[in-house]
Amino acid sequence: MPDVKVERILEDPELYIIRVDDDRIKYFEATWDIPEGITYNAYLMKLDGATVLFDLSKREYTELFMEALKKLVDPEEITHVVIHHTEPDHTGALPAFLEANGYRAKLIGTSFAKRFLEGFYGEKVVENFHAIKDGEEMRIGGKTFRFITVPWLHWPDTMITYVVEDKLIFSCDAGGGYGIPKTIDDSDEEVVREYLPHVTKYIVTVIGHYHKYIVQNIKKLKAMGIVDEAQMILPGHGLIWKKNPARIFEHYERVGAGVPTEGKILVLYDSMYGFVESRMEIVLDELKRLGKKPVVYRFTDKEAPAVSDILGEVPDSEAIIIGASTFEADVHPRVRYALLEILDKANYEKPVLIVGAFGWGGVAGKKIETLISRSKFDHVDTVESRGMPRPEDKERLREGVMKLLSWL
Ligand SMILES: Cc1cc2nc3c(=O)[nH]c(=O)nc-3n(C[C@H](O)[C@H](O)[C@H](O)COP(=O)(O)O)c2cc1C
Repeated sequence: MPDVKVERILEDPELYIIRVDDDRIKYFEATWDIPEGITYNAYLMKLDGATVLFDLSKREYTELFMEALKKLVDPEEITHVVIHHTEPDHTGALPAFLEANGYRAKLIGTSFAKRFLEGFYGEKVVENFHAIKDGEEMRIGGKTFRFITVPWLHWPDTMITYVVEDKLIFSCDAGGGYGIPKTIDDSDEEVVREYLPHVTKYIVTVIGHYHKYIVQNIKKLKAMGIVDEAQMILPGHGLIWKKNPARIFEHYERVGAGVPTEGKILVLYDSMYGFVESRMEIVLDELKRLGKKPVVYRFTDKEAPAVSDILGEVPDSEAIIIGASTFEADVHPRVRYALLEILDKANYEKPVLIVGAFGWGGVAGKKIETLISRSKFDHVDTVESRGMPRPEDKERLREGVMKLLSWL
């Protein structure tokens, strides 16, 4: 069974986290390999005359969640439940909670959230639902709660809560990441350093399809001044940001904008019998000779890396090199799938070099070229030939790498 962490995170106001550490999950959203696991964070705030629950947990962990909650409060005493976003990893436990609460609590969320909850769990759960307007403020237990919509981070229903007096941002999925950090917050730099790549992977796989909204919505929050003055950012997954709250949104912005790490070149290829690989060895030699740091993912008869990991490498790469064999008059299926996901979720203005090998007629290179030319990526060159690379192919490959690097 996953561990549940219940910790007090603030004295005034009295604030707790209930964090379910899901180490059993294999594929988030039935798609993304996450051997690192994920946490579902709910928060409980006890105020004068009001007790507010922010989000819940996944349905399969309802019992664990309710047990942990009952250690802090009698569920009947909860007066408000803030639903930042209705995805069932945060709302699956809602029907059971409302039963235990006797349907006393007022639910607060966007009008989209109301519609989605009704669809997921039936009419009864939304009988006492208050649909907020963007920027609306409510006084609850002597505090001012400001609700701000951040649509498409990553569903249309998403909002965040800003507790004005205490400068707390409950940021929902924005600011979240994969992984089960050892600590609750960002106080340990080593934990943060280990965690941030999981955040990048989370951003690309979960929010990447809408990545222009990352930059847009963070701009919106910054313009309100709440990011700079925030005392704490409390996301729905992963670490709480307390030591340096602005850092997590800066990281989100960098990923959204695709800010590169100097020298990092993503190299992705398949090779069934070693012909593409012999080309990629030349490419890698050349990259290293020129002082670059290639990060390599290859599909062979011995390796099949997770596409979610490849996606996580794209935002901070300076450039990408894709190697593919022609397979049944198309791109090799594993590279094809990885590429389609990259184009959908990690579509950036970065240069791309294509390398191909074929048996009887080159198709992979052309097909990749067509896909790339319809994306934000810049097609630099395609170097494709039959079977074993000849001296002239090797020369063309070296030239291709030089061309790619001169693009930077
Ligand atoms: C299952 C399979 C399908 C293939 N389909 C094609 C094809 O449609 N057209 C072609 O020119 N070569 C085709 N080939 C040949 C490969 O593209 C060629 O051998 C290439 O050099 C493979 O490089 P690799 O060993 O690095 O994967 C195919 C090979 C295999 C094993």
